[in-house]
Amino acid sequence: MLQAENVNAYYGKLQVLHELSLTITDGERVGIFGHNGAGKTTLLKSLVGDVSQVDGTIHYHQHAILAGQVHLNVRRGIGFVPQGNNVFRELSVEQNLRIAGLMHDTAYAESVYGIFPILKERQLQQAGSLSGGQQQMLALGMALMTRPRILLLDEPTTGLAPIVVKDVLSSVRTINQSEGTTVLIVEQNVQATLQEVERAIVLKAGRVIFDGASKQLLEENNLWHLF
Ligand SMILES: Nc1ncnc2c1ncn2[C@@H]1O[C@H](COP(=O)(O)OP(=O)(O)OP(=O)(O)O)[C@@H](O)[C@H]1O
Repeated sequence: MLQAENVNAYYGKLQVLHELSLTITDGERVGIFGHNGAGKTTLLKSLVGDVSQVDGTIHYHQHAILAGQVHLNVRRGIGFVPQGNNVFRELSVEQNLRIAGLMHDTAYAESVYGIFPILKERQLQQAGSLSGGQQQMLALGMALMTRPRILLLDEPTTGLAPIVVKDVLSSVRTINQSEGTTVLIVEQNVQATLQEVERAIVLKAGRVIFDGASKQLLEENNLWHLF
């Protein structure tokens, strides 16, 4: 279980998160939505200890998540895939997975190939020559190599064509269902993501304005107007 209580986050004098509290139960698939600048990335980064000015408390199971301890928090089972290009372009698919899994069992690459068969097909291809969607799947696969119990994904479909967006988002559900990995995903593709997650959290100016079943958000038109 991941629990944040009364979290405030700042960049210098700018306060981005305000008294934010949430609890994520093991095994959940949760989407985090909100306008640009609402604090979604800051929330994910805070949860992995990557924002230096945070107060309030964040716990992952019995561990306090402290700023500046990203590596330790990753070893504790919190995987984080930041927004953007996260693969070693000059290396092959296989080499990328092996590097990501160095601290762990590299044999796990076979399980990753089970989730992303396209990566198995492209095993020896340079990562830089994969399509955008395939590179994103490789980035997810690399995060999986650390055997996370919870995966924090920051806009994994940015820049992808709609058909590929669907593939990447459905792989998130596969990861959750086949590995039991808890998933917290920040996405701008709200409608497509709501189909894949069970629970939605909407942020506005660093505060939670909705936290409930994704189905409810799809059904209640009023909530759309909230963001
Ligand atoms: N490293 C930083 N230094 C200073 N200000 C920052 C930093 N990172 C983010 N901010 C500011 O914090 C606010 C929230 O940014 P954040 O990236 O968390 O929002 P977001 O909801 O993820 O936005 P987007 O959807 O555009 O990615 C913005 O006003 C942004 O300019």
